[in-house]
Amino acid sequence: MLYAQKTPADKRADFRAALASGELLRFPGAFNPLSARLIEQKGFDGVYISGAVLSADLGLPDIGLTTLTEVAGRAKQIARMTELPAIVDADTGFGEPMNVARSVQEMEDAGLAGLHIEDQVNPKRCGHLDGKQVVDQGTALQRIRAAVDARRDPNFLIMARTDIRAVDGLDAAIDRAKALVDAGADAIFPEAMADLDEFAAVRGAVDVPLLANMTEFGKSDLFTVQQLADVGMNLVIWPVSLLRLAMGAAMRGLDELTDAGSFTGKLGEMQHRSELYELIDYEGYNHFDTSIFNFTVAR
Ligand SMILES: C[C@](O)(C(=O)O)[C@H](CC(=O)O)C(=O)O
Ligand SMILES: [Mg+2]
Repeated sequence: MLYAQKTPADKRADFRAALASGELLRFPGAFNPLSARLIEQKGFDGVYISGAVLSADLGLPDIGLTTLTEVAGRAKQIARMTELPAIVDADTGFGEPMNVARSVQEMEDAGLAGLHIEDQVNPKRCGHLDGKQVVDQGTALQRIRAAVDARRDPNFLIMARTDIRAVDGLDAAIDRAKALVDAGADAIFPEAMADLDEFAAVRGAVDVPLLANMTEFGKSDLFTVQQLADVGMNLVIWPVSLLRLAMGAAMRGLDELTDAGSFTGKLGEMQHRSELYELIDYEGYNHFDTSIFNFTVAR
């Protein structure tokens, strides 16, 4: 009932232990707190909180328009609704290295298990679009250094994302990944890898956990969990997929409403009222009421 029982510190400690196991952890992207509960109910390992989804949810493109306050606020609403660890997309860290430091502390306070900071120039754009630019190595490393120094919980995961593959190629991505690890990154998110061999090449170059981004309609093919595990990935995200599925269903549902004049034909595709109530533990709230109202005060 209400929020997760597990504290952010415990979520982080358990997340670190799970990462250390070497298993591939599966983090679908939640587009709201309710979908985070669904991800947990379906047995996944964690929840990803996507910048692209947060922007799209506000009707905005993913070009760095959202603020730290907006992202931290939404991430907190999502993270506290699940016992799973949640990691958040912190884009470029919302400014200069000092802003990156503040972003890390805000995300810690919001109950996240970790975040990623990328090496794109401000304003950033979706990692799977053309025309991206990345900052020089010195600036990229300063962001990570600032992030690592700012955290107060050593288990809070600082992941460095590099977008350099689509700009300067795989060798540059490998060099940058190594430098980011030397600067203190706990994990690396090599963005827009072209194929499985590229993931494997990065795996061979660094020994920290690696994240694979299985976003649809982008630059990477969609690999299975098994394929990614076989090349040594440790985390996989499907950042926007649940939003795309929900919006696709909504689009088709509205068309049906226009054509048929009712949603009757769509009932089978809907989350049933009883499933919703189970997901939000409606029953638990009824018991709470009962226990409060049956409570008698001794005189
Ligand atoms: C992972 C990502 O940063 C996100 O915001 O979810 C995006 C996803 C997308 O736009 O498909 C990305 O840049 O890959
Ligand atoms: Mg993003």
